[in-house]
Amino acid sequence: MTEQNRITLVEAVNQALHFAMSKDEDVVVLGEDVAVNGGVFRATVGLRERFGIKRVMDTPLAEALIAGVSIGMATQGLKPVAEIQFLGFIYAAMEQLVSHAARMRNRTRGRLTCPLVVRVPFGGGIHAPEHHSESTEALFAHIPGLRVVIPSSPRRAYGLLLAAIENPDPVIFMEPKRIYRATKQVVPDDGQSLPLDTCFTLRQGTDITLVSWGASILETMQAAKQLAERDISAEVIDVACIKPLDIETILYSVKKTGRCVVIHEAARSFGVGAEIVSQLHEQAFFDLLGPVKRVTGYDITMPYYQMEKHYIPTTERIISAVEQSMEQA
Ligand SMILES: Cc1ncc(C[n+]2csc(CCOP(=O)(O)OP(=O)(O)O)c2C)c(N)n1
Repeated sequence: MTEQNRITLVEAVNQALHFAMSKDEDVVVLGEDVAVNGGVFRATVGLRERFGIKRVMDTPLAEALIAGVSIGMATQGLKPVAEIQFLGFIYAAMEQLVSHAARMRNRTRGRLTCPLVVRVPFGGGIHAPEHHSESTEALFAHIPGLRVVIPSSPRRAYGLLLAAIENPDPVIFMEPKRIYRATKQVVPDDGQSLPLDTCFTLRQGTDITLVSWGASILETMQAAKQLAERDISAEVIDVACIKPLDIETILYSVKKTGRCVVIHEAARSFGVGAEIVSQLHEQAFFDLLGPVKRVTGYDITMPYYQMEKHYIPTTERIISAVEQSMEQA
């Protein structure tokens, strides 16, 4: 395996877009600077040159328009993949996504579907101002009719994005930009999609289950490795498909280990972590050796870059939560 064959997460997104567009001429890409510039993070590089201006479109700086036009395209037979440059700019599009995209199938009693993918880089750790760095996956996961997917490796980015594009319903595809270029993997360009409704168990373990997603998978895996050196065997689950949530995989693991820590970068309260903890307490209460713990961001606006390292969950914070968990029983 040569270094040349190994690609980053953002390159895997690009590879998936190239594959999907070459396979299906209904797939179109639109967003701010996606065509001429190849996207703010270069995820759409080469698409315009290869597929032309009718399928790869630069839009005005207007997120409501990007979502609205995409919904129109999707309901009329195209498969738009829209890029919103940063999650903090998606709010203008919320009315379109929540009031229309999410409800189209239900509202038309199945006559229309909305096969729309909204790709959106999110999360902190790249020294950007606050609305470029937040993690508000819970807002979308709360809306019936929207799928929420967050890849945390190049292979999962490729396979899950292909699945999202093939899916007949709207998918919010959130890309953790802190790890856009953090790791490289061989990602065969074989068009193989991954299932959109399962978690991925990244590491087997018997003492405790660590549940995470997005960029925090990096610190979670580091914590699991350091814990192994101390003979604590941690199972690591990447949720990846946030909504619908595959609670079965998490339950199976927690019933085995009896302990669980949920790790996420998003603010602590009212989030996806809270939902997972709640479902575990509902369905695995008598298998738990102690309360499920959370290591999270804080209930504050994402701080500026000098402070963001204190906000983003660290390996040390994860290990400390595991230690407390192990002491409980
Ligand atoms: C609502 C919103 N969406 C996206 C962005 C990200 N963004 C920052 S600069 C920029 C390009 C602006 O282009 P233009 O208005 O032509 O000004 P230029 O900087 O090229 O002079 C974009 C899309 C933003 N700041 N605000």
